[in-house]
Amino acid sequence: MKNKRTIRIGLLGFGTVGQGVWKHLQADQTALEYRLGAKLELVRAAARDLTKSRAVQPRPDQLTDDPFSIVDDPNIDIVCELIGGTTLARELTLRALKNGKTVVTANKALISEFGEEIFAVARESNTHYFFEASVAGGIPIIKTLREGLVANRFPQIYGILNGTSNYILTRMEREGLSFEDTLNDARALGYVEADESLDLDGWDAAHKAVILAYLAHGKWVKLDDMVVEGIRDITTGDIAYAKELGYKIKLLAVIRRDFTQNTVSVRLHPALIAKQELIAQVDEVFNGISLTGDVVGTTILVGRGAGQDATASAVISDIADAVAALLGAPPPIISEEDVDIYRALADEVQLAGPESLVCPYYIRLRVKDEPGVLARVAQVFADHGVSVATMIQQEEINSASARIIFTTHAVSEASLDQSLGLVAELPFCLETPFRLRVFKP
Ligand SMILES: NC(=O)C1=CN([C@@H]2O[C@H](COP(=O)(O)OP(=O)(O)OC[C@H]3O[C@@H](n4cnc5c(N)ncnc54)[C@H](OP(=O)(O)O)[C@@H]3O)[C@@H](O)[C@H]2O)C=CC1
Ligand SMILES: N[C@@H](CCO)C(=O)O
Repeated sequence: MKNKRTIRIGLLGFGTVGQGVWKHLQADQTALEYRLGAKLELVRAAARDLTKSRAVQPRPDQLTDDPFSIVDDPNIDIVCELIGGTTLARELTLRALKNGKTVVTANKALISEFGEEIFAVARESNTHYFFEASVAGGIPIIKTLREGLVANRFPQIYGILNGTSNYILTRMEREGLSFEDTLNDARALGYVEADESLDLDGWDAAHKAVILAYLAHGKWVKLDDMVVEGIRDITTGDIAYAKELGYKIKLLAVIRRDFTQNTVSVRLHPALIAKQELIAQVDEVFNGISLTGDVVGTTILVGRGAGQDATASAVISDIADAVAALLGAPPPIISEEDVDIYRALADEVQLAGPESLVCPYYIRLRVKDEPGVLARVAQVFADHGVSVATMIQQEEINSASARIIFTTHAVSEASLDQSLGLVAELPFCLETPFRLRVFKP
């Protein structure tokens, strides 16, 4: 390795992911240096609390509580932003790029909200912003979309993009555990975001869906324009009923492009999916993404979507690309700087309206167990064009109340929700009706 250039790396954030990157870069340094044709030097990492005990322990002079000392250090070539959030992380990222540094990130919240601005600054600063770890942890989905499947347009991309919620749903299904019990284990395993609502209310996966929609269709979709629903209201009972009906419940991102109408829709919500679908079989902390391209057909990628090692793997693959770029290799086939390519992809695409939300539903009611209940509910459904496909009624222990589970044929979301609003007001209805979409790929 004589006469090879030394590439210097600084980490912003030394938590789950930061320590993973440090650990694996050190462990695999020699092999990586040979593959990349450069020497690598881990210069410094920034954390908030230097007194915290950490599994990975750099020398004291390699840890700082001043992240700006990293982005302003003229000796550092690559900055990895692994702090998270959208305030300090944005400031540090923009400053690093303006200082001419290559930035690598795992921060999907930042990209989904400020990607347009950050990509523009990377372009103006003649540098690069890499973000493989921001979607689906260790799965190389960004490279796959931009490089491997570059020949394709994508009518449908869907899948599981949040490891924490998939882990929770899997354990609820397998062990009949409560949501809270499994959440505690997910925390202990380092899967859960510092702001837990990101995982549990669907925002984290929605951020990732926004990034995939941009890469596939060139359009930044705002969270306000999306359906975003999390997993907090799903019970072990729902999971068991779904199983009885031949389904699993998964938190799904669904990105659909209609090339005839030139519309795109991006949604994130739990859904029933037939248990024989490959994506339904993606369990635990794994993510799975089904990409349907007009040339290749359907390709499915499955891998670890969260956790220290899987995410470090993706960050290090970006560091490798960053090193190659610094050594003068051409940038990836399509990079975030190729704004014209993304504008062409978007080609005046509009967001699909609410009328495009038509699918079968799963409905859970809790009602007084008395004569006439089913007839009244059926009448409301009939008045709104809701056609029942299956029904399960189960008496509750005191036998004064019952659970009724319906599945419906495909119906518009507006009609379904109107009918459930009226059912909720009926005197025998004991809790707000709950509904889940049934997803048909
Ligand atoms: N965990 C995972 O499985 C995955 C995470 N990601 C993303 O990676 C990023 C990092 O996540 P993760 O490692 O889990 O988060 P952690 O909370 O474990 O780590 C965040 C790190 O940032 C440091 N930090 C926070 N504020 C400051 C500050 N003001 N100055 C200096 N350092 C600061 C923290 O310091 P201290 O340690 O002292 O508190 C900590 O080391 C996020 O964007 C996340 O969404 C992406 C994929 C998977
Ligand atoms: N909290 C995220 C981390 C990976 O982005 C998840 O569970 O998928």
